[in-house]
Amino acid sequence: MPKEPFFVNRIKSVGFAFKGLFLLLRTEASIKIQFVIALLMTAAGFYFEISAGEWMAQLLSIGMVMGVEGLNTAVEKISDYIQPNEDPKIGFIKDISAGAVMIVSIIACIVGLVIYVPKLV
Ligand SMILES: Nc1ncnc2c1ncn2[C@@H]1O[C@H](COP(=O)(O)OP(=O)(O)OP(=O)(O)O)[C@@H](O)[C@H]1O
Repeated sequence: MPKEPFFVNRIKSVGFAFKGLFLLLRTEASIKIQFVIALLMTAAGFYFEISAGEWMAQLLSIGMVMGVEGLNTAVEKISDYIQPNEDPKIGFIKDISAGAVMIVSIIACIVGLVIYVPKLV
């Protein structure tokens, strides 16, 4: 098969990645919820006029949670594909993948508290 030019190949990959983003948003309940929370936090950022540093922390937190959630979804899909039956090893893999989402979610909540609690009290 003839090799594609480098830039054609890269542009195609970006297209696949956007397709994946829309698939996640359309099909995965947890990503939908996180997306709504991200929109609410963005509205809160404008309402409270948070600083550039606070925007960076907030945007990184949102990106981390949704990015890791996307990878967790991929792990779940691969797990279900390779082993549709009950299997303790698959249970362990899914649990630690969900644990990774929990780590970034806890950190994101702390970031949110650090930014907004001083503005609310
Ligand atoms: N094939 C399996 N074998 C053993 N345990 C499993 C299996 N599938 C799921 N589990 C257990 O059930 C939990 C939830 O799995 P599931 O795939 O439903 O994830 P979920 O977080 O509920 O998914 P979603 O993001 O789609 O709501 C896993 O963390 C694991 O403990």
